[in-house]
Amino acid sequence: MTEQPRIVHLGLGNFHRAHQAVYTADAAGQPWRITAVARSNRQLVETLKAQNMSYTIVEVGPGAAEPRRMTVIDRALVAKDEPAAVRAAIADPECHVVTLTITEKGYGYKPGSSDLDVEAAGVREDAAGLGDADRVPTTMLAVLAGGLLDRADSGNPITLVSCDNVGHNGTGLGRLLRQFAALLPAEQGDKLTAYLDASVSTPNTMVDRIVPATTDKHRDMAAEAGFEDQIPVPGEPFTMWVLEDDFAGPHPDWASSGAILSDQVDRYELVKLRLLNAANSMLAYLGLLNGGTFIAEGAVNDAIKAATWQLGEEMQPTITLPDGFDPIDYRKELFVRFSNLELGHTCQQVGSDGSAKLTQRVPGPVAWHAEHGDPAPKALVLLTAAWLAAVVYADLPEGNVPDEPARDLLKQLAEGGVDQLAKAALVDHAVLGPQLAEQTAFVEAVSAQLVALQEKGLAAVLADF
Ligand SMILES: NC(=O)c1ccc[n+]([C@@H]2O[C@H](COP(=O)([O-])OP(=O)(O)OC[C@H]3O[C@@H](n4cnc5c(N)ncnc54)[C@H](O)[C@@H]3O)[C@@H](O)[C@H]2O)c1
Ligand SMILES: O=P(O)(O)OC[C@@H](O)[C@@H](O)[C@H](O)[C@H](O)CO
Repeated sequence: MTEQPRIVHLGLGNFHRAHQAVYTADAAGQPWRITAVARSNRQLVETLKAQNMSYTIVEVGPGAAEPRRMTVIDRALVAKDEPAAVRAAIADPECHVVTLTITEKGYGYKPGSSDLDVEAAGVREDAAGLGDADRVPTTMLAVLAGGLLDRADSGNPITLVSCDNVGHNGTGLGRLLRQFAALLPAEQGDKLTAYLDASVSTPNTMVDRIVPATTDKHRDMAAEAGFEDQIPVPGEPFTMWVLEDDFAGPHPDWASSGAILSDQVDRYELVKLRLLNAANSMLAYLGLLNGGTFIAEGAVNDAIKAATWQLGEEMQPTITLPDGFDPIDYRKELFVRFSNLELGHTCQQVGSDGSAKLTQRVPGPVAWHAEHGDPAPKALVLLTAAWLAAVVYADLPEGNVPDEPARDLLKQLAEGGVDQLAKAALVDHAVLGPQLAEQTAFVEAVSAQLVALQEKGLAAVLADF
């Protein structure tokens, strides 16, 4: 192993700094350092540098530890400003691992499929321009592919660890890279593919810790602990990381700092995506429709809580559980975690990018129920209708409006009338993927629920529920 083993992290957001960075800092044995790459957030990188590359983790809620100063990230880059430096960092022999938190939509999946969206903005241009290290790629996939292409010259192995809430995140990343390689000029494409096959591993992972966006409250909490910090990271005390034991080369001893190496990651992933993330989405959309701002407000509202519990009832049978896993305990603990009001996790943040997230969470369970005799499970119907209502119709305060890549399309389709929107969006345009587009009974139920939400309002719908 090299003298200073290093991870390159793509996606310098809050989550990485409160999750993988902590497991890395706490790992036994030789210390590892992190080169963190922001996609475009220059201000974050400048602030980190101005703070001598340190930041504070501020735990919030029952059982919170004291604020903690972190220094494991010792270098930071901005992909949009210094693309050649990012490629060089990935190609550097000191680097043995790349971790990623680039959000669900950052991977470039074709909506509702497991394949690269080759028609998406920038993908083909990125492929055509990959030979030029100074060109700024549009996609993070191309940033990674450029670094790997340069690294292929040495043949040094590398492990790519996707840490986003995406099912089969590692397997998917490997497939996307190969599909991207197929778009490259032949010599580059063959070189990248051969390197991926010979020297690169992409373990699947399940990551879990609720890490909201930073607010002044968290800056004040850091200051009270003696840390003047513009970019502290809030997080709940709970943390979990399950990884496949599939490393191409050296890696931090993350198991020594609490990560679980398991051959049942796929089961943990589904537990996380269907029980936790889907419930979180439900709380976000119902919360927004109820005039709320924070996830915790919905988690302590009896009617919203009951609907969200029912969603868990519908999700649970669709999952093969990890050995020894108690789903009821897990679901009860989730409500304790969701009820952490001090954490300030907003419905806006959790509800953003719904079309990319619900595609991971809704179609599979709906298909399972259809096969088992219930084509329109009521909580899954409500979740889907509430997402459409929150994104298209709700008159929300500016700060509460969730980001939604499909909003323009959905608004345009809504001009056909509220009773037509679900079919136009979910069937004709397959916004949540082709699998859901085939579930016509489900879509009809979503349509009826959406009409009810618009005509009767949320309180009446929840009362009927
Ligand atoms: N925050 C959490 O509680 C949490 C928990 C588990 C998993 N995650 C995963 O981590 C991801 C990031 O969460 P966060 O809290 O760090 O968010 P954040 O808003 O703090 O940071 C988002 C990061 O993703 C990058 N990004 C955004 N859009 C992108 C795009 N189109 N292409 C490439 N990169 C893009 C941004 O540049 C930024 O670095 C989530 O989307 C989720 O998949 C988050
Ligand atoms: O961005 P998402 O929807 O994948 O996740 C939003 C929240 O559900 C998520 O950030 C959770 O807090 C996190 O996944 C907990 O580990």
